[in-house]
Amino acid sequence: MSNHNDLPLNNEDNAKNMTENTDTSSIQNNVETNDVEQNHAELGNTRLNDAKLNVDNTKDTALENNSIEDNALENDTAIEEFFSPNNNAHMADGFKTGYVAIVGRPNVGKSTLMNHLLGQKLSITSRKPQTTRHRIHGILSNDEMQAVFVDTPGIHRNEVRAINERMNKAAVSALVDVDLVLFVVDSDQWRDDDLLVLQKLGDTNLTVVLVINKADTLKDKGSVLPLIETFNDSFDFADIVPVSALKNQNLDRLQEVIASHLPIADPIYDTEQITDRSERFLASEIIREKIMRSAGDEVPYDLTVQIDGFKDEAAHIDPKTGRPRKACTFIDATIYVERSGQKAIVIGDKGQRIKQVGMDARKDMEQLFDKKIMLTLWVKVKRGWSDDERALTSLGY
Ligand SMILES: Nc1nc2c(ncn2[C@@H]2O[C@H](COP(=O)(O)OP(=O)(O)OP(=O)(O)O)[C@@H](O)[C@H]2O)c(=O)[nH]1
Repeated sequence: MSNHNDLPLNNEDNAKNMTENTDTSSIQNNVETNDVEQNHAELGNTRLNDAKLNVDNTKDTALENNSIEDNALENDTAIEEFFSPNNNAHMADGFKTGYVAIVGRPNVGKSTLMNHLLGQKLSITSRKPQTTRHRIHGILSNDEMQAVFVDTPGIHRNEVRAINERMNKAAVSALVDVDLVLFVVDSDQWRDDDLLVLQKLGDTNLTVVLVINKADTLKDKGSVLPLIETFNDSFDFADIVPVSALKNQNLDRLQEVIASHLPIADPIYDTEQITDRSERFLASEIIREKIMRSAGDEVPYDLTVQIDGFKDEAAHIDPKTGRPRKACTFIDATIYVERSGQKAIVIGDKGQRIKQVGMDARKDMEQLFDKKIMLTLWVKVKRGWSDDERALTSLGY
């Protein structure tokens, strides 16, 4: 990841030197926190699937050999029952399951809506438009339904640069094979870009629910009624639900509406699972969010975070000191910016910003992943990456 000049920083003096001298800088956030039992739903689920795969293989062999057939099948059932998630046991008859795409122009509150529906922070949010670059599956399960959310980047007109084109493609491709679309608009600001999204939806046969978000910003609540009428005239929406994602207003109603439009089916994912994205991906999004929040308009959105290292270390006795060390995940990440001026902004005065970003990101990661994290951040200048198709591919776009 780095050359000799790119030593990670763990104190302010080093941070100062780094801003002055090199193209690469980093800071380590290694403040000890309370140890917690490692509990990773996603990894747990992968193991579960592997186990099920093995069970199925056993079944094939057993069927070929009649003499052990009954025993093997009995075993299969026992093993299957052992691994099947308990929390699915109370599933209601007529359980609904489906994919739900959340679409809308940038900044209308799509990520906030998904996060608040899930009650967990998965998708990054900031006041700066176009902070979402990837599709994120968030999974909402309750006794009646499992909705698998696809959070799309905002669709917008100016496909100026390669990255924008890709984001638009991702937004449209998110609509393939979904059962329901939540079309999110800002109750206060109706723009041409909203129409563009609506046009794209019009080309499909999808069931679309209009979500009028930021209802809390309306001074006169009654003003939402003419808005609903206008929307009703322009498109055949299956339902229209005004909400405030941020203030959790009317989200229960929205959940009911979502369930009413999903097909009857067993859950796709374990009902305890909240995302199918990897911890690596979530870690990079958390870091990016912290920078966007802290640096605001000072950094452009052509800033990306690459996870270079993600290593779990079990609790052990340190061979050097003989002292016990808690289980920990070591994460190395590089923040790519386009110009050295931007690098200085990300690092901040005396390394203060990057230090704070690292501390805030680590806190969020420890909460989301439920384990101790040691985070090392680097900042690198990579000129023209957001225009370069090859660089985009190498960074995972
Ligand atoms: N007042 C108010 N603000 C909201 C509400 N929902 C979202 N916001 C704010 O709107 C801004 C944009 O929210 P995001 O969730 O990032 O919007 P997005 O549509 O995902 O944006 P992109 O990632 O750019 O497509 C943030 O500052 C949110 O806090 C709401 O219900 N009320």
